[in-house]
Amino acid sequence: MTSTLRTLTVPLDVESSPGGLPSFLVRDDVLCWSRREAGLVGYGELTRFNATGPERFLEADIWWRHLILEAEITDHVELPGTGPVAFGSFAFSKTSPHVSRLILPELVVGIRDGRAWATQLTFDDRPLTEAGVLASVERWLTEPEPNGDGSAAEGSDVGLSPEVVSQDGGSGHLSHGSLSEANWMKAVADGVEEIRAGKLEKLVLARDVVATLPDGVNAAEVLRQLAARYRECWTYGVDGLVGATPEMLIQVEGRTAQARVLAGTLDRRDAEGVDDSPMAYAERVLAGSEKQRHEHEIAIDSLTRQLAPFSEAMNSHSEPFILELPNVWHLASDVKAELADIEGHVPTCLALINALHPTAAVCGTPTLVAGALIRKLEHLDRGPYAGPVGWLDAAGNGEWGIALRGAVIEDANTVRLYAGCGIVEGSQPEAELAETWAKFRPMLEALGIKR
Ligand SMILES: C=C(O[C@@H]1C=C(C(=O)O)C=C[C@H]1O)C(=O)O
Repeated sequence: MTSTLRTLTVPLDVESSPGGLPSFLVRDDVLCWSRREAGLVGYGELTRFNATGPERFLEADIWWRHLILEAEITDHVELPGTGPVAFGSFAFSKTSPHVSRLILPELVVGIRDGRAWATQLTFDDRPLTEAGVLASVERWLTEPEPNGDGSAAEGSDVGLSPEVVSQDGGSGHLSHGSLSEANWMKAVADGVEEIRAGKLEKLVLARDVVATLPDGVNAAEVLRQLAARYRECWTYGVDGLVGATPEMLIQVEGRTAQARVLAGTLDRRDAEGVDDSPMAYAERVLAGSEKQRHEHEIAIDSLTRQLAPFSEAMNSHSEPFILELPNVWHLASDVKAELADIEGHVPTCLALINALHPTAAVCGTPTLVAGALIRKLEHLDRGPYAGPVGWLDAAGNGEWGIALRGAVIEDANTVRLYAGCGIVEGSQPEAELAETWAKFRPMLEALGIKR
């Protein structure tokens, strides 16, 4: 055993996995980042870095750079996500006791642009060979989990149709988390008061609900269902945190950084029975609403302002577009930046996250005022909810979403779901409560809970 990380990346035959990346989601303990048929799945855990507090991103950055500095990397594929990769999830709040983490798996399988690969990672001295990597893939896909029956792969249909997904598993039930619905609506009303009093412009308030599943939680099945149904979203799974987020905090590929900013939400169920076509309805109610546009502008401004010092050039849509998901529509904007050299280096993903998080989309504006009010009104430790979740590689590439539309698997039968809403001057507590239910829907459906 040495302390030097060694990795070998070899191509995999894509033809042998026609279901794309989701067909590798066969264990409850996988690390996952997936969109459409592409992404990364991690197996096992070689080591991890833990941190809490305001310096959590920069401490993680130092740990990662140190680890890969001496690493012996053999990479026969050379794409973003090949070579050593760490998966991570960070607490939303700098004051949270929740532990932020970067996890280095023993094996990573990746698919991108029609190419597939596997990377084996090790700290020991035995030679890494192509045959060894392929045998390791085989082992992780077929060996039973320590505490599971390993049957997740059997009979699983990764191309799940929406009808199958929406069938009711039946036995689960829900209870409220930190605040009752009435108390949460009171918190929203108090937030609106503060905005009216001129203390801040926008505030994002979240709440939690607890799902109890007597038959147990099948995390791999949850990930497969989210990936099959929320194809526009990034499905993530890191150490019990699972979900499918539509919001990209920062994606770095070489010198190019991209973000997808959302703010402004409309429940698609609200369009049932209206005369317009659903999209015309979304255009009218969402893109045509002063309140929603205002909320969106605040979110875009805060992101572009924070990204500007790291960028040589930046562009974003002049008009937001409507992002259609199975549960809701959002007002969305994509921002693209060419990263500048800072002290001779392209900024790392974690340095960018350190500057960007928390965005107005999940905290509010001004950030410090909104953050303090969230602590006062929510009565909730957000844990990893609304924090960055994603992966990074040794070349500086990475994808970090905002952990929304997700949940924390607390034990074999308990899952805590989180959802929040941007509050501005015109917000109505009841409408915001309804919006949280629309945002809980992806996870409720994946867990088989009807409401
Ligand atoms: C806070 C959440 O979502 C955020 C808030 C939105 C809004 O208020 O319109 C839209 C997308 C996200 O930026 C959540 O899903 O929990």
